[in-house]
Amino acid sequence: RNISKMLDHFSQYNPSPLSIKQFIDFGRNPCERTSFTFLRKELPVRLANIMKEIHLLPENLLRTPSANLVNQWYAQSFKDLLKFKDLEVSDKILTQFCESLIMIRNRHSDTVQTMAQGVLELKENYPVDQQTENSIQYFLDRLYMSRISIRMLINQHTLLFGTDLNVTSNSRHVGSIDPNCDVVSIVRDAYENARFLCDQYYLASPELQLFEHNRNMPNAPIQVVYVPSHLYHMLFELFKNSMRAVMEFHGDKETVPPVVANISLGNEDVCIKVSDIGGGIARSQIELLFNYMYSTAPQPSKSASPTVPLAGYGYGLPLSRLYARYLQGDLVLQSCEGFGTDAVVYLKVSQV
Ligand SMILES: N#Cc1c[nH]c2ncccc12
Repeated sequence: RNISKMLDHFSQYNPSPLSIKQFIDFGRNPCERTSFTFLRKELPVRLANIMKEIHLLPENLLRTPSANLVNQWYAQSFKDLLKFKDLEVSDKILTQFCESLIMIRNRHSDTVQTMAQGVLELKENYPVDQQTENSIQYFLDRLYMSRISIRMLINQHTLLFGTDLNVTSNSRHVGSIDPNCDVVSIVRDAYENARFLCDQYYLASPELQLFEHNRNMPNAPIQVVYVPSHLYHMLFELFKNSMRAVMEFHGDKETVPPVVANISLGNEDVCIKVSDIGGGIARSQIELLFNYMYSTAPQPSKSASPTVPLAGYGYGLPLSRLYARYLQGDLVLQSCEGFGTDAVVYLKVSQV
């Protein structure tokens, strides 16, 4: 139908990636019509590109009910956005566009869990060869990176132009971006919340030792232009995994060793290193922690919650690495088996 013609049309364009500087510069003097005109083309381009890749998925995954459901969500959202193509801009249209973006964001909120369910359905019904596993790993990385970037575009538009009062209106946030994101406060938040889960599960938790190393301005707080929710997501995951390692390795002792966070600001990189002496993991196993197939295990039913591990190595690590890479950073694990693990989140110092 003409949807597939439109798919061909929009998938011919390449996505136009936006840097954090571009988001900030636009957000300093935001124009809703400009944003609308950009997004009503850019969002269909990004959806069409990823939908083309979904259709290239290994048949056995694409045929699973869950992967099929995700595909239908994308098709529906693509159609929703096409209604705005070539329309005369008016205040009414701008309001409808915002409402459509919110509907699209809600429609896709469970994409990660649903795709994980699809991977499970695949594993349970078909033998998975190495080639299939590699293509699924490559595809899911691209699907989730694309989803991160699309949700960033939607969030910036709805936060800058949406009706719900920008609760941080008096603060200097630019949409979901904090131009002066205080890294230590995010580290402490992520630690405290991971510690709460750790205490619930192990009835104890490692202390946090935090050190700052501000190369050019010692004692000045280390700040970065970043999306606080992305940074929190990554650090929460790392703290959960570190705490699990420490408690499993030292749980039988009176006291357990602390988790250490070293935060450094250089000329190009901001680094947050989370170190534990939780016994580490063999080098050969590190890659598996980022593998979607390996880390997809049947989710224990909610009723059996006591058996849910603190850190399940679900999709947290691969997704966290995608968040880091989305804004030109990275997330790296360095483990010494029998001793402990360093996990480093690398962020870019912004030239904003
Ligand atoms: N992320 C993370 C980890 C942080 N410490 C770890 N120890 C064993 C396995 C994984 C980890």
